[in-house]
Amino acid sequence: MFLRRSVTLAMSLKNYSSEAKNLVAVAVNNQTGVATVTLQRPPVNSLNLELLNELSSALTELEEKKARGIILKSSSDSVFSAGLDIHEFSNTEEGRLKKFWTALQDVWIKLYGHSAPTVACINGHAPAGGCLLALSCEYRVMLKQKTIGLNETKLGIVAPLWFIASMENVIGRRLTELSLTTGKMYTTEEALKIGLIDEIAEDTNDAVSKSENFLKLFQNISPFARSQTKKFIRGNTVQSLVKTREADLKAFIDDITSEKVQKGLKVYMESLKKGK
Ligand SMILES: CC/C=C\CC/C=C/CC(=O)SCCNC(=O)CCNC(=O)[C@H](O)C(C)(C)COP(=O)(O)OP(=O)(O)OC[C@H]1O[C@@H](n2cnc3c(N)ncnc32)[C@H](O)[C@@H]1OP(=O)(O)O
Repeated sequence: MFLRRSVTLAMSLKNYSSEAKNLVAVAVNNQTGVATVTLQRPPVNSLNLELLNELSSALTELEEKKARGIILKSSSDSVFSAGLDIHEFSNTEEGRLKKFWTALQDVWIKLYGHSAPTVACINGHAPAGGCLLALSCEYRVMLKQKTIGLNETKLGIVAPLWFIASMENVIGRRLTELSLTTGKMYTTEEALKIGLIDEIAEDTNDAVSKSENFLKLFQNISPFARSQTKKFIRGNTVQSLVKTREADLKAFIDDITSEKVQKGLKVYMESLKKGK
């Protein structure tokens, strides 16, 4: 019975990415019903509007098809995601900035509150928005010798409350305050020490296998009981954004379009290029 349902799921989702622009690939394991969602926007999987829209659609489809688990990973072994595409912040196309932030809100709401158990297979660096995606999952496996953190203050910008809540719910208020105010990027080993990640992996294969092992914990647990429990635990955090989406959007647009922030972002991008 379950096997038949999983096969249907695989058939309907396997080629999902080819219908879109191939920035997100979804593959479902026929036997387990677990979906691997791969971000594939070289060179650094920076999150632009198109990638966010694809990810959002994939999450909706996995919700509708009742996926038994989601593993979120990168197609590169170097960068999980460099966070939000900084070029979006200075995009002058009318309405795009609004669509961009709304798409990010959508992705976070869907991923943070997804009915399926979720694992971030962090097979590369995960600054800022990359860290946010990882924090939205229930379990984090990270490759050694990478970095992760919410470094927004280093860019001269302020992480919204739901970014902060995502970290606070994992490592607690005190460490979140220290991490965000200093824009700290943690090494894999440091991240494990403070509970920001759950396991270290040698390479991507090892990370995927550890992610799958986490999902096996739910093999004999009622999906209904599990997802309702997750909803009780995460519901308030999700609702706090759902209820304030418009205000959050306005705050983002006001702040990001200010001259001061635009100047700071320009300097930051130049420093990234110089760092090569
Ligand atoms: C007002 C505020 C309101 C709301 C807050 C908004 C919240 C924002 C959260 C964010 O996510 S902001 C984005 C923050 N991200 C970063 O700070 C990451 C910056 N990138 C890096 O640290 C590194 O690139 C890396 C560690 C991820 C990877 O290093 P490496 O493999 O050595 O690659 P390169 O640095 O050479 O980068 C390759 C290429 O990609 C460009 N790039 C990197 N990150 C971004 C990005 N986030 N957006 C756009 N483009 C990015 C980089 O400039 C290089 O471009 P080239 O043209 O020089 O090849």
